[in-house]
Amino acid sequence: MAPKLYGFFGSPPFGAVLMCAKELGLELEIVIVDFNAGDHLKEDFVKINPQRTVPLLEDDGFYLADSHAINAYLVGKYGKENDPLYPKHDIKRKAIIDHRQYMDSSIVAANAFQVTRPLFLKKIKPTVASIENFREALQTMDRQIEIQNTKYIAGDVLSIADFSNTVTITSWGYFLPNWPEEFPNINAYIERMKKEDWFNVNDEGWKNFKAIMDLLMK
Ligand SMILES: N[C@@H](CCC(=O)N[C@@H](CS)C(=O)NCC(=O)O)C(=O)O
Repeated sequence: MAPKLYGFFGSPPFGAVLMCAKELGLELEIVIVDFNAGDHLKEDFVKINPQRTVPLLEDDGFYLADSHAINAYLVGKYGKENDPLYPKHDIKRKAIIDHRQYMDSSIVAANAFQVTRPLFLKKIKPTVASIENFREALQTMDRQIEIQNTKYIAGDVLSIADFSNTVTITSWGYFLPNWPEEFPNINAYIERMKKEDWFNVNDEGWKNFKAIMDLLMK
């Protein structure tokens, strides 16, 4: 049975899991969680995900939240032995991938969520400070990419950190429309990623993210 992925097209971290599954050639059964209907707060969902977020993975009775954790699990279970996407036996490379994942989760996406969480859940418009914090987070990422000078975010080989970082920039870049000019190293990185087969799998997600934000920012 295909693993189930709970979420919605438009959720950036949901898109990161779609990208990973595409690269792995893994079929997922999609279960839509409708935030407008409060699906994520319903008892049945909270029982399987006390965090009340999407994406959530269900694999043969095993439940896992958080896109970063999910992608690491999917590669371990469905990838090749010591898969370069997240190689469990290559300690240093795995540590670098972990770092880039935490950079996304604790700095870039963390600040991005400060912009959109109040907007998405409570219709509270982003503050100038929240957008400035997101800009600073992108400065950090831009500097990281410039100094490391590699094709991908964690070296010269594709990893799960590329799915998370790509989806974060391209989605929340909505709030800093000049980001490609402001952050040329991130822009060059994204241009490289656009040539990858997995990149377009989140097309519907990007369109929906933009449509949701257009509506909420009116
Ligand atoms: N770090 C988590 C973030 C997940 C997350 O916050 N997802 C949003 C939707 S894009 C959500 O479920 N928000 C509900 C909430 O924050 O209560 C991940 O990477 O999966």
